[in-house]
Amino acid sequence: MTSVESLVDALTGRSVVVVGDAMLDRYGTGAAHRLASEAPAPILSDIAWKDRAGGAANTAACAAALGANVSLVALAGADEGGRALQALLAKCGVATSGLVRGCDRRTMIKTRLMAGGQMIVRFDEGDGDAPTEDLAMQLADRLRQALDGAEAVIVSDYAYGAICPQILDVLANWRRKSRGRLIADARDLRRLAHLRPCAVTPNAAEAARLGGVTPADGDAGARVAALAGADLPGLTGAQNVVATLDRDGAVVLRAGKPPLHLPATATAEGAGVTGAGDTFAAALALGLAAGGDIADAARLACAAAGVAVAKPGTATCDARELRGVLAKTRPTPMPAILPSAAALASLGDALRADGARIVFTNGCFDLLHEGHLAYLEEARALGDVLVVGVNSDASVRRLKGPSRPVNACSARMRMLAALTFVDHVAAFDEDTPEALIRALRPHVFAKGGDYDRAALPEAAAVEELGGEVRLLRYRTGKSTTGIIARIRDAAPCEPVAPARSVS
Ligand SMILES: Nc1ncnc2c1ncn2[C@@H]1O[C@H](COP(=O)(O)OP(=O)(O)OP(=O)(O)O)[C@@H](O)[C@H]1O
Ligand SMILES: O=P(O)(O)OC[C@@H](O)[C@H]1O[C@@H](O)[C@@H](O)[C@@H](O)[C@@H]1O
Repeated sequence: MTSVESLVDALTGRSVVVVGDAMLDRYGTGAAHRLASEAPAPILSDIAWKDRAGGAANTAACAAALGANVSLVALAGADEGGRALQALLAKCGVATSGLVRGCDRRTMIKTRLMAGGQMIVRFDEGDGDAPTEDLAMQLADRLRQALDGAEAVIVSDYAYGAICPQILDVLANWRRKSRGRLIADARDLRRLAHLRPCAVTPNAAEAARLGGVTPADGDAGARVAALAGADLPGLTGAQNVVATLDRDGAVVLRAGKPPLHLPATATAEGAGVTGAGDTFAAALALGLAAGGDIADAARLACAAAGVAVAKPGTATCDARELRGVLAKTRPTPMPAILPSAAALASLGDALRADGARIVFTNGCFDLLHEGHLAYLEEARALGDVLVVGVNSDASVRRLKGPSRPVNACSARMRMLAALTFVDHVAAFDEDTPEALIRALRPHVFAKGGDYDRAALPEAAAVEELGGEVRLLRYRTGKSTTGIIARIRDAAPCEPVAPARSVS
């Protein structure tokens, strides 16, 4: 089970508040057989109507579907739409004590006529402007009550008036006093920058507009690069900017760190896909509230949104569906012993895509001893993954003389791969591991302290590729040569036969 899969269980019972612009999505789905005679408009028949929670109400429904205890703070009317929305939310398990239904406010309803999986027309009704002072004060009071004990707050701001100054004041006060996480999904994230959100989730167009960059329409790499060039963490005040890229998943942008692209887990050509961003924000907030790191929370959010986007109209993803898609998309782990530099290059690409910090070291490791163990353990602690280059038998012979190595390369690699703090090993036939380093492109190149920088010709390659060289403490009196000498001194003088190369 991956760390993301284990995170799903921790979503249950999280206490989340969603505050923002609730709306009712009303779908009329019918069949279109011909165009009208008076205008090029399709004639729909047999229309079936269905209401869905929309906007902030959809975000709340998504969080509840994933197992959270959710309270929605939003505006609606004391009208039919408000009644329908309240009933939908109650059915989804969302607490609606924070739903302020004003007599002088009409519920925002977005009606979409659909045919053949396509949206024919959408018409909007309801109030989307700033609330009256009285409604704003009521909303702020409901938010204050709801925030008590909240582990996360999701601001779902569609610029329809709910995120008014009174609400911003309550949020600012909460941010000063609470350790809860604030996640913002907003049409204009600059309005919330002073709240210093834990994470914000602009979609590609919102992120490009905010960053003043031209949205790239190329492959995922081009889209990531275009957004990585803008200072989105600075512009949004957010620790993590998780820009969603529709079919290309999402990218995590953090100050001083390389962008982390997380691919979409599914590809669904929806009809003007709606609500995927709500699902994404809800799942991301829950993943963070459950203690996941931003990479795992964003992976979880991509998976949840991929489930929702494959469904017609505004939709949610529940914990069971999420476990299913994560199990199906579990990455196949790379083997501990890698056959070639090409395999090492693939490993490096996969690790960097995961945001992992790669540490590389190399050696003969003929007779493994505690000096090796101590320095390898220290090297592993410098990053997330330790990859060890192992001199081939011919390379060892050139380096240490015809009586070495004692153990064949395959045996030496198996011993190293069995160590818990060694993640991958690969052999090299040259005198230096430069080819492996150029393939892997490690962030850190660690060597035991019996070397100085000048004695490491491969160090230049590491730094040329943007890595750093770290010389670790040498454990005196621990060496293979020493062990062999002691064995020789203790035993009748039998020459140590060189290892038989095992193909
Ligand atoms: N066509 C798709 N295929 C697979 N996943 C998708 C697709 N569209 C969206 N997603 C998933 O949903 C997430 C959010 O989608 P998107 O970037 O479109 O946000 P959005 O524009 O806010 O969505 P919406 O406006 O529908 O709420 C994406 O990060 C991705 O994980
Ligand atoms: O911004 P405008 O288009 O006026 O309103 C939001 C809509 O586009 C839709 O947005 C989606 O994310 C969903 O929240 C969905 O429920 C909502 O109807």
